[in-house]
Amino acid sequence: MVAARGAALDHMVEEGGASTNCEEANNDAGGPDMVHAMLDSLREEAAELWHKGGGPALLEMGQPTAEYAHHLQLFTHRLLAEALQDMLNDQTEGSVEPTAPEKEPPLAADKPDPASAGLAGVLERRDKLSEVRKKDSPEESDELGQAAREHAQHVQRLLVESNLRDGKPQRTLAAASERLEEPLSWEAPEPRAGAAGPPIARPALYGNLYLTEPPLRLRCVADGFATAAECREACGHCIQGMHCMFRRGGQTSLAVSRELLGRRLGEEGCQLVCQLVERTRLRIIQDFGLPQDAPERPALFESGGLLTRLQAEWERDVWEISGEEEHVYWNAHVDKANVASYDYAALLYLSTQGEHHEGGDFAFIDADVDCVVSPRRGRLLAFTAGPENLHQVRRVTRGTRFVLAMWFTLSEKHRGD
Ligand SMILES: O=C(O)CCC(=O)C(=O)O
Ligand SMILES: [Fe+2]
Repeated sequence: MVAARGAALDHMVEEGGASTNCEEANNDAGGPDMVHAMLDSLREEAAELWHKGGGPALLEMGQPTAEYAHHLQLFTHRLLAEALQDMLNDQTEGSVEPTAPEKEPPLAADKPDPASAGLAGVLERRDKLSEVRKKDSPEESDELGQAAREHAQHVQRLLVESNLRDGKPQRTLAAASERLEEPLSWEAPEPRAGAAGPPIARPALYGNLYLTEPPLRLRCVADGFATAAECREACGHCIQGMHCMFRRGGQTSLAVSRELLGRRLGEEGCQLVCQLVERTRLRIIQDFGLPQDAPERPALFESGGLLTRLQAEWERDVWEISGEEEHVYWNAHVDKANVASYDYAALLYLSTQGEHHEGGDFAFIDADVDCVVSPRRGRLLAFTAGPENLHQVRRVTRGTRFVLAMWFTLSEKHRGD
């Protein structure tokens, strides 16, 4: 619909262009020339915003692709439509005639615009964001749950303190420049604090949670899991959906929920992401030796997901949540220490290191060595989410990195939407 509105706008300009043969009309204040100039400048602004939002991630070997042209056009049309809507609103302001109810709310209806919605509202929402309780956090009154959570966090801290060291040997298991012919799969080592340290006891699950344990603690990497076109499409949808979203230190994350994706990415984008999540769920069942999946008795449940964009450069504007230092994206962590029901983590890389960005390696921080997997478009990395897989994303030093991060649980009670 937005594309259609944008196309209508373009058409309007074409029509205006046809009448520019008439000199007088051309010189009229507010005439076609002015409309042209205004639209050109809006288009330029849109192209710049899109570029800054990660547009080059839709290039292939530096060359524009069909998805590049398509998504840039969608984004431009949306901005034009919103600008036009703003102008109409300005014109009708103060009019006694009530304006017709909107048949289609603007795409950005849920996104406060600092200029029009008031800076105070944006700042208030921004402050509230930091108060959101983590998924699955035990209630204050749940003493057993609180103790289990504290223990899981303690184990995480212990591992970080002992295993995150400068000058440690590093092994690259999957480089960005190499396409793996065959999937790689290997067992995660027992978690240890330091190369010579004793094995760490597994953290207790939250007292009231569930008792299932993954049968195999593996790490798996497969290339070509998603096609290049699917990845470029997903990046294009991300740029659109992440426009005017809060970000923290170069990181913008959009939660994978059908409701939110539908609103932010549109139906097509939502369907694409849901297909990729389901494809990943089935792959984990297969690779991690889970029992057979059936509609009436699924072997594994979706539990959460994030579309994440990491940028080397970003504006320090009102959309920035100037987080406390401890919340930087390159912190080493254990996924399960933060959300106890996560049993498996999977990362589908949508862009390629060396081509779309520099830095941004993924590393397993083992006791004696860091094992690196570099992002490559279409590459899936999956692993169990416990302390056997302390990991880290390294800082992105140039460009924009996109990833679809997904988590799955064996506990039906904790399935997502
Ligand atoms: O983006 C990545 O490579 C990893 C992200 C991650 O570890 C997380 O979101 O928990
Ligand atoms: Fe993680």
